[in-house]
Amino acid sequence: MASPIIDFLLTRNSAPIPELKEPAPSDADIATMIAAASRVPDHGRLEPWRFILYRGQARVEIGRKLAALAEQREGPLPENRHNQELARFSRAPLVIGVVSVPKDNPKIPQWEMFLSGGMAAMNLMIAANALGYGTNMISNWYSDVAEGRALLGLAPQERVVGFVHIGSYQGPAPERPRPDPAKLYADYTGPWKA
Ligand SMILES: Cc1cc2nc3c(=O)[nH]c(=O)nc-3n(C[C@H](O)[C@H](O)[C@H](O)COP(=O)(O)O)c2cc1C
Repeated sequence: MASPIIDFLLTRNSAPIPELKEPAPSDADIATMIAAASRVPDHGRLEPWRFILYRGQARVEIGRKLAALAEQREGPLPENRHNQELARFSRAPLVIGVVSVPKDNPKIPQWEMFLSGGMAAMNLMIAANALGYGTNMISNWYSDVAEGRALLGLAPQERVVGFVHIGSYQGPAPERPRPDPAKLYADYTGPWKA
């Protein structure tokens, strides 16, 4: 049966971040994307995620802070690396941080909450794509550094799922090698034997 959703899923890919241009998604489009992102499997309905919008001048200020943090950690940076840090959040017109917010729960492990965040990020990207935007999610060094997460607005117990870069994009995006799906599944043959 012909299905535009299957057609989309079998061809979707990420756009190169430098090619994500203005116009950024409108507030109404952002609201739609977040609604889709929050409609994901979530064991115990804990809502273990939130979303931070980085847009406008805030992206430039973050670049300055990331460059300063990188220098504090690594010493003086070569000019190209300094410029790279300055531009981290300014390449796309909108970056949405998908943040995993672990909740105390006696039954539900935190790794399930983190997985739910990954699903939220994927739904966010699919919704943005369906609205006509290109997307690309990255984490980068500052996601794994407490000071980096703090300057990006995360609380100490929160973790980065990904920074979804979003913008207008004149595709098609370059294809990259994909796994052969036929090699990825098999019928169950009993317990694992080493
Ligand atoms: C959790 C996560 C973090 C990622 N972080 C980075 C990153 O820091 N830098 C990078 O170049 N790509 C990163 N990637 C890969 C990009 O998203 C990549 O462009 C993407 O996987 C392309 O795949 P697609 O075309 O199937 O969307 C990350 C991917 C995932 C799932």
